[in-house]
Amino acid sequence: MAENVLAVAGLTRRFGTVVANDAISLQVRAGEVVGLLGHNGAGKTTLASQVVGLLRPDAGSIHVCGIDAVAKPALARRYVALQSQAQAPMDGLTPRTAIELAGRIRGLSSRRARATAAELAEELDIGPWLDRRAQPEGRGLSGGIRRLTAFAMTVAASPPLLILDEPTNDIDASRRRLLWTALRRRADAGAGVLLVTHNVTEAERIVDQLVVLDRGQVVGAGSPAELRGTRDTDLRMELHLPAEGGEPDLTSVTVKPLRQLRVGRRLLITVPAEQAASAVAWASGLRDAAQIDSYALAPATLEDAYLALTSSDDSASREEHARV
Ligand SMILES: Nc1ncnc2c1ncn2[C@@H]1O[C@H](COP(=O)(O)OP(=O)(O)OP(=O)(O)O)[C@@H](O)[C@H]1O
Repeated sequence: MAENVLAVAGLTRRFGTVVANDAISLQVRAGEVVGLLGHNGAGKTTLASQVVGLLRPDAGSIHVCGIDAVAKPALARRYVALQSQAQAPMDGLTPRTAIELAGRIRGLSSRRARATAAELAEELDIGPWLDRRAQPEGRGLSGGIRRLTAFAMTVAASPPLLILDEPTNDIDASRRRLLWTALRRRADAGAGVLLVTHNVTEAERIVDQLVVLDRGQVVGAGSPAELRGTRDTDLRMELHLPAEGGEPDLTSVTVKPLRQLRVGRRLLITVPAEQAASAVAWASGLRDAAQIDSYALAPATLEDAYLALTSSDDSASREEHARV
C-alpha cells in the first residue's frame, strides 16, 4: 500500500469559542487525490493552513511525509506546496517569471525552471499571457490567468504533497478541465493531493477519496461510490415545489425512497431504477394537481449524498456555530 504523505489525527483548532477544526483525522496517500468538501466556514482552510505551518493547532498531530509538521514546520514545508484560496500576489511579474521563481525557490535549476514554465503554460493553455505583466488592481492579467499561474507555481517543483484550496475559482470551463487533468496527472505520477473545494460535481470526477467537513467535524469519508451509498442504477427524482404550499405527502405512494432531502424549494428523492415508472406517474399526478411546479428524473449523484450529510441542521444553526 502507498505511504501516507499526509496524516492528520485529532486535529483541533479554536478561534475564541469557535471550534474551526474539531478532532479531525484524515490521510492522503502518494498517488491519491483526496477531496475535502464542506460548506463555507466548515473548517477547510483552517486545516490547510495548519498543514503548511501558517497556524498552530491547539491539539492533534500532523505528519507530512513522516515529518512532524507541528514540531518541525519549516522542515515539513519542504515537502508540501499550497495554492491558497486568496490570489497569489504577482503584481509586476509575468506568469513566466512567477512560475520560474516558484520553481527556483524550491530548488529547480534555472534551466529546469525555464523548461517547466514553458511546459505548464502549454498544459494549461496560458501561452498567450506568459509574458504579460500583472498590474495592480487586477489589471494586465485576468483573475482566471492569475489563478492558473498560481496553480502552475504550486506544482512547478513537484513536491510530494500538493494542497489546492479552490483552485478553479475564476477559471473558464475549458481551462478548468485542463487544470483537473493536470492535477490528476500529478497524482498519477505519485504526488498526494488534498483538494479543497465546494464543487462536489467537478471533484467527483477526479478524486479517489472524499472527506466531508461540517462545522469543524468529519461527517463523512470514503470513495465517491461509498459516500454516494447508492447503486449506479439508482435515480434521483427532483421535485420543484411551488412558492406557496407544503411538501407533497410521500406516505400514500407506492414509491419507496432510499433517501429524501429538502433543499430550499427542491425535494430530492433517491429511488431504485425499478421504481422509475411509478415515480414518474406519481410526480406527473402531483404536477397535474399543481402540488409541484415540475419534476426531473436523473441518475443519483454524489451531490445528493453530500447535501444529506451536511444538512442535518439548517443554515441558521451553521451561522450560530460561526458566531458562538
Ligand atoms: N483567523 C480567524 N479568526 C477568527 N475566526 C476564524 C479565523 N479563521 C477562520 N475562522 C472561523 O473558523 C471557522 C472555519 O473557517 P474556515 O475558513 O476554515 O472555513 P472554510 O471551510 O475554509 O470556509 P470557506 O469555504 O468559506 O473558505 C469559521 O467559523 C471562521 O469564521
